[in-house]
Amino acid sequence: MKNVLLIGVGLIGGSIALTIKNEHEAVIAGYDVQAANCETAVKLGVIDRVSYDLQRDAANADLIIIATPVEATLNIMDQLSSIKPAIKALVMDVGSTKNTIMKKAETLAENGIVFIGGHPMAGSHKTGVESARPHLLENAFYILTPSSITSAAKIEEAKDWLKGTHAKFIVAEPDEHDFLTGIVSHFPHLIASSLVRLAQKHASDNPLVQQLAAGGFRDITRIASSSPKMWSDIVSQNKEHLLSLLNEWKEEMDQVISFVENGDQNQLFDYFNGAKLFRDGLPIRSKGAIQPFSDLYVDILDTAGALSKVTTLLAESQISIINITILEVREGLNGVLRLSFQNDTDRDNAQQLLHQENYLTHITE
Ligand SMILES: NC(=O)C1=CN([C@@H]2O[C@H](COP(=O)(O)OP(=O)(O)OC[C@H]3O[C@@H](n4cnc5c(N)ncnc54)[C@H](O)[C@@H]3O)[C@@H](O)[C@H]2O)C=CC1
Ligand SMILES: O=C(O)C(=O)Cc1ccc(O)cc1
Repeated sequence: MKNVLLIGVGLIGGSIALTIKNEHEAVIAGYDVQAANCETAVKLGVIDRVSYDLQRDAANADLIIIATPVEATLNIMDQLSSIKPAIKALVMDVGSTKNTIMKKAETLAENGIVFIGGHPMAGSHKTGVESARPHLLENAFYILTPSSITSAAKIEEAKDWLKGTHAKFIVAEPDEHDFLTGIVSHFPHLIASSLVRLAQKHASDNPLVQQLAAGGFRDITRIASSSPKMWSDIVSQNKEHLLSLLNEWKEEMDQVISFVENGDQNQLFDYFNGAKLFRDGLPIRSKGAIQPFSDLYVDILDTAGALSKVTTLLAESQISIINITILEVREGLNGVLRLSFQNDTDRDNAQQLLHQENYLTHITE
């Protein structure tokens, strides 16, 4: 039986823990600044026990996964490198940035600790272990950044630990990683938040802004609902690439301003058409990965057949459920079901139907 220590028991750490449980004989201990997150994770079966002693559990571990926001990751790496004798575990992280973390990894390497940076390129705007799913990273790219003392065998060991994610592994240099993720993930996040801030400014003068922003606007700005802590850490660690992209974007916007000022239909058409052609040619991910999930929480009585009543009701209305989890974490209630749907429309239809049948439901963001 192997020992795994998960530091940061949230969405990504929890999802990876679930995949390790599926594939390996391992006891997973969880450590989190908020111990309540670990207790929830134990109740949900995501980890086996709470770690109250980081140093001792790190010393005994075969694998350590750091799944905290990236600034905290640096602190934890400092703590790990100060443990004596040096920890023998393979250490990995899941952070969205790699340059700063891999520089810190060199200090671990000096202490004989093998660190492999990792970034699963999938997830959700949701946070917390309650949203963890074993299929979250399926078919997603998972970028690995080895440190100077990482052997090929250690990279294979890392992939073996993570095989239950069913992700596609790629090895990259940290700076290349930060440049690429800057373009496809970090910069779009800044823009999504800026679109929301713009709408917010106008919403105070005109309440219709908020109502009309419920459609397409909501879709293209979904990622602005992600964790502000996680994203402020990412932006400060990928500052150089993001500043360069922001300046490029300013030039892009100046060009758009001139197209709009000139009112030249051909220029505008070419601009939109160029974007459409490139976007239409982007690969479509098959399953899992960056799909957000739409969850509905349903309070149910602890009686025989309670679950099948709910599922039958939805099946009769042709609403498909992609995942069901039985939670018993709310005090004073007999049970709570978490139903996951492919999209918000299915979730809203399910909620309406269940309300008609007097079920208490909640949508948690
Ligand atoms: N959310 C996403 O879609 C993705 C996130 N990531 C990266 O994964 C990491 C974790 O993100 P999520 O799981 O989404 O966040 P989360 O908020 O769901 O989980 C983070 C957990 O770390 C804990 N934590 C914070 N500081 C800590 C510390 N000093 N010591 C111990 N625990 C601490 C928090 O209490 C929380 O439970 C971040 O570095 C993020 O950049 C990577 C890919 C996708
Ligand atoms: O919610 C989404 O669509 C995401 O893009 C999630 C995400 C957030 C951070 C990452 O580093 C990778 C993926």
